[in-house]
Amino acid sequence: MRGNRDTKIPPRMSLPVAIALGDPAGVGAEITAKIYAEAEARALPRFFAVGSRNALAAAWKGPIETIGSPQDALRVFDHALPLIEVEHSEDVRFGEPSLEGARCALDSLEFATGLVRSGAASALVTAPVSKSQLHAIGFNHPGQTEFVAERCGVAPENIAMMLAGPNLKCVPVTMHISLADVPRVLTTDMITARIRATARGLIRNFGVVRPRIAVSGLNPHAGESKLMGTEEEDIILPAIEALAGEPFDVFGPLPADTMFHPRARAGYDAAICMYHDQALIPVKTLHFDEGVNLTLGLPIVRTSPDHGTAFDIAGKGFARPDAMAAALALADFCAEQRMLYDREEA
Ligand SMILES: NC(=O)C1=CN([C@@H]2O[C@H](COP(=O)(O)OP(=O)(O)OC[C@H]3O[C@@H](n4cnc5c(N)ncnc54)[C@H](O)[C@@H]3O)[C@@H](O)[C@H]2O)C=CC1
Ligand SMILES: NCC(=O)COP(=O)(O)O
Repeated sequence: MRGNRDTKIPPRMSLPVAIALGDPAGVGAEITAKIYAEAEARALPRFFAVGSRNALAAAWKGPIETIGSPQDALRVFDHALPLIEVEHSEDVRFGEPSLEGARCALDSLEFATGLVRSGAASALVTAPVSKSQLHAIGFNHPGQTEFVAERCGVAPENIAMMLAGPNLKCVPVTMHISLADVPRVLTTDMITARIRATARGLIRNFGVVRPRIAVSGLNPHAGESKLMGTEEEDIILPAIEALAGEPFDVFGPLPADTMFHPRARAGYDAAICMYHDQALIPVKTLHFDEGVNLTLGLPIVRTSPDHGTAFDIAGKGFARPDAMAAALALADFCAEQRMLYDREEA
């Protein structure tokens, strides 16, 4: 990381992190319990869970203590996993999602988001939810990212969904839409807004002084002088040119097939990609077990493990907790960086 403000690391956050447990039939409860059990060994910050007691108790036989407020988590954490319970009366069947489970996941997300927004918790970590199950109960956001943004009063065009691993950070411009819709939906304004949100996010959350941002093309060979598509010259290049003079360096459009190898990655702090898989395939290929999904542009810190509900392995005991641990550690790191940054700006 370039230009890290590592000179004045503040004392550890005195507030716990809130973890929304996600879909009760998925791996959220299991990986949360595992990082609780390994918190000391992994030097993780204190946290509390928000969600289904049934799911947590089914996933883990260790101590769980229901708490009434986030502050209690600091006292409880040393002897039990602190939990703010969300109503969920059905028996949990891992791997078999239900509408009641989806309602519990949504209530947990809503409640945890509210606690962080109120200042009672330092950051929000969200365990995976099933988008199709949420949609079946009337959830009309593409994902948790847009839901949290709405609850924070931020327009979806001003946020960025960053997938971050130790050696690569990527942001897709379009997110959860059909690939067939991407060329129709992409606009110059959308690209400039995502680049700005990314640059500001790198400065505020990671302490990068002057971010370097690489922008991908959409088409093979970045269009090859319009031979293989015109979006690069008509939509992407104007966005890059419009950002000249801003406090970051931005370049492209680059052919997406040659911008992720190690020497190319050394030239930028984050890559802006045109669609979901263009951004997520390189990050998950390099960092599946430690990748973090971080929402930039919010007044709060929100992270999530990069993986989904993993219904195929939920309840079997072998879900890896590493990405959840990375999400918690990054949330804590970003909360500290923001505190420093905001103090310097004041
Ligand atoms: N942040 C979120 O809430 C996300 C939610 N999803 C949701 O998850 C559901 C399933 O999505 P998939 O595409 O199947 O992706 P997935 O990440 O759940 O599973 C893909 C593969 O990775 C494995 N895997 C995932 N997490 C693992 C872990 N912690 N340890 C070991 N192996 C693990 C799974 O067993 C599976 O073989 C969908 O409903 C989707 O909407 C997907 C991505 C992110
Ligand atoms: N593929 C990433 C993803 O699904 C993240 O979704 P969400 O965090 O917005 O729910």
